Amino acid sequence: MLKQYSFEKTAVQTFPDNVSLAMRTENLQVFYGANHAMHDADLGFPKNQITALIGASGSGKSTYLRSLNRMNDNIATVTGKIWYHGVDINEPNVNIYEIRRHIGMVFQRPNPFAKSIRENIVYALKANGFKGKAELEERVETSLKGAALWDEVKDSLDKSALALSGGQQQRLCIARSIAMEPDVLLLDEPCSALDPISTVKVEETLLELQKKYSIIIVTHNMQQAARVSSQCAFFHLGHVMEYTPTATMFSNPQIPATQDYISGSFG
Ligand SMILES: Nc1ncnc2c1ncn2[C@@H]1O[C@H](COP(=O)(O)OP(=O)(O)OP(=O)(O)O)[C@@H](O)[C@H]1O
Repeated sequence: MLKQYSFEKTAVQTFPDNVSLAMRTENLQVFYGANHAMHDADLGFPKNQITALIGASGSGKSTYLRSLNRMNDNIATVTGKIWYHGVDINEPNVNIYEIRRHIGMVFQRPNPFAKSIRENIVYALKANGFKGKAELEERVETSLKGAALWDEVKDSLDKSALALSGGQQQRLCIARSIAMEPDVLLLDEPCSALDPISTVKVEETLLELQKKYSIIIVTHNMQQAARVSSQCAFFHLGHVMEYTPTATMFSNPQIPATQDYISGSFG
């Protein structure tokens, strides 16, 4: 039987004023009809760092992540504040397409379009008003370099993206996201469909990308959270139970629920 844990916020860190946050949620709640899937989430995400969201299946990680760029708008009711550059982007009058340009998303399964490698990147840029051929070409190159894919595809940009390996496709999806020059990158279990070698490549890419972007990653893989993140939030039954530096979470978890999850007692 599932143990009962206290949902008191005893181990949820906040950041001092001198830590610059890329974004922050305040009292974020998500309801799927009567299902109260996310309770009262207050989390801040430091700029140019990787934050991992961990927890058992159904604990609310994806629900929370998707709320950050308003991907839940049509499927759930999201209340509370989502602060981004001093604006509450959970307000109804906010332009969600604009938000998604700044807060990009990469999904669990690589989902390139059935187009060439180049077109996968150029497509969204054109849709957002980029026209000049030289600028488009430059963005193709810089985003593929940023996603550590350039060397592997630079001679085959007109080949179908679907001919790439799963790991390459996922890095293409990262390239597609960063081509828009977002400042926050949300990743929902980006390696769960990848083999260990491709996973290492994506992780190395993320460690490099954090110099330029603030990254929030949902992962089931605790080793991955330990390898890439600076801080880690542990979710359980729709509550943020603990939010601490990653090293603390894995060496000295603050509350019984985290200790049990980390040691494999549940999940
Ligand atoms: N589109 C949806 N419609 C209705 N309920 C949903 C939807 N997506 C998630 N839920 C519910 O919200 C709760 C949290 O699910 P969520 O997918 O956010 O958890 P998770 O921690 O990301 O799980 P996983 O690791 O399996 O992806 C669950 O009770 C789930 O059934």
